[in-house]
Amino acid sequence: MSQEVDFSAVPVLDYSLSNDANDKPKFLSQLRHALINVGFLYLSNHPVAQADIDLLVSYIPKLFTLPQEAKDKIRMVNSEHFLGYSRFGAELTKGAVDQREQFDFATRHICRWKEGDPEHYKLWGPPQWPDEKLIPGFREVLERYLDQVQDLSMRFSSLIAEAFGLGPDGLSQFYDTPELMQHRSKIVKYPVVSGSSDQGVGPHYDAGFLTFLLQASNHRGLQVQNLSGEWIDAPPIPNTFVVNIGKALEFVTKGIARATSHRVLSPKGETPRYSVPFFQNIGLDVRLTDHVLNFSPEILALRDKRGYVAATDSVNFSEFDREPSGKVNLIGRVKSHPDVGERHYPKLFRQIFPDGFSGKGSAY
Ligand SMILES: O=C(O)CCC(=O)C(=O)O
Ligand SMILES: [Fe+2]
Repeated sequence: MSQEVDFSAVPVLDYSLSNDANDKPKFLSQLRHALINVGFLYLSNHPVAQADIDLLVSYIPKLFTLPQEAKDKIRMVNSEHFLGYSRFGAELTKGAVDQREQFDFATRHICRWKEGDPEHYKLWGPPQWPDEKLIPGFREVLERYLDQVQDLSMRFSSLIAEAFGLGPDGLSQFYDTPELMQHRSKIVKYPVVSGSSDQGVGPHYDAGFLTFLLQASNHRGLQVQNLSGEWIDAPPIPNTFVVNIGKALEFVTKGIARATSHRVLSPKGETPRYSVPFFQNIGLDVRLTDHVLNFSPEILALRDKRGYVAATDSVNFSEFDREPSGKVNLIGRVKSHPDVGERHYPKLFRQIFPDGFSGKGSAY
């Protein structure tokens, strides 16, 4: 690993530069650096309407203070799509409890599974929504927000392809047409905790292509691991998204785009930390090993200059290269939410947990 490319802060990129023919080369060059050497970036001047973000943020405390019974009514275990509510402490990372409470939502989608189709087609389908009467207008604003982040994520993926010299459509083979795609998002609460652990979520990599994270309260806590293994703070910067690379994009770019380990520490002080990650999916049928991308020697040289990063203390993914992405995802979801797996995917559940499972999931 080369010290000279290591980072001590997450870079901020101005998205508006990408819309101007004169400034675009500068943007692509900054993007290339961030993708290869950091794996994380802040995006400012992005096209998601600030009024919608502010409205969404104002709903989040109301969502978590819904009566427990209203939250439990939309528990994830009801949903074969793994969408819905998870109580505080329901997930583990590396064997330790993640001290967070969350709702898994997703972009609008009609489940396409029918008799005879692969089981992983069931993974995508409509979210469970809290009772509209209890939180009027929430669904509409979240849907409007997710539509915009989805558009941004697709444009961003095209910019990544350009930054790597593949041309603007260089990554389109990994996606289906928009009506066949669904992307996921969570709304997460990290409460102030009093015990000895400060694990909000333990060190992990994201699995997919791209994550767009909205830090929805003014708390530090998110940290990313640099090439030397140090934890670097990624504090909230107003009006930005934090964008990071997942393992699947790292794999198809032959390690050029870097998936970076990250974690969240529980908040200090008196108020909870809130965040809204958006996970961009690729097509359910895509097998990563079927798509070999060709990069120029110049781009590969930038990767080699960075070097390969030594194993970090994150748990690794390894199945994503062999199976269709939907199946890889489904296996990951059954592992992290075994109660949902046992109810809706009993055969797969028994393959993964032959002795049954009594306890909590392992998120990563
Ligand atoms: O809440 C955050 O800031 C990050 C969450 C995260 O990394 C994840 O859920 O994958
Ligand atoms: Fe993450």
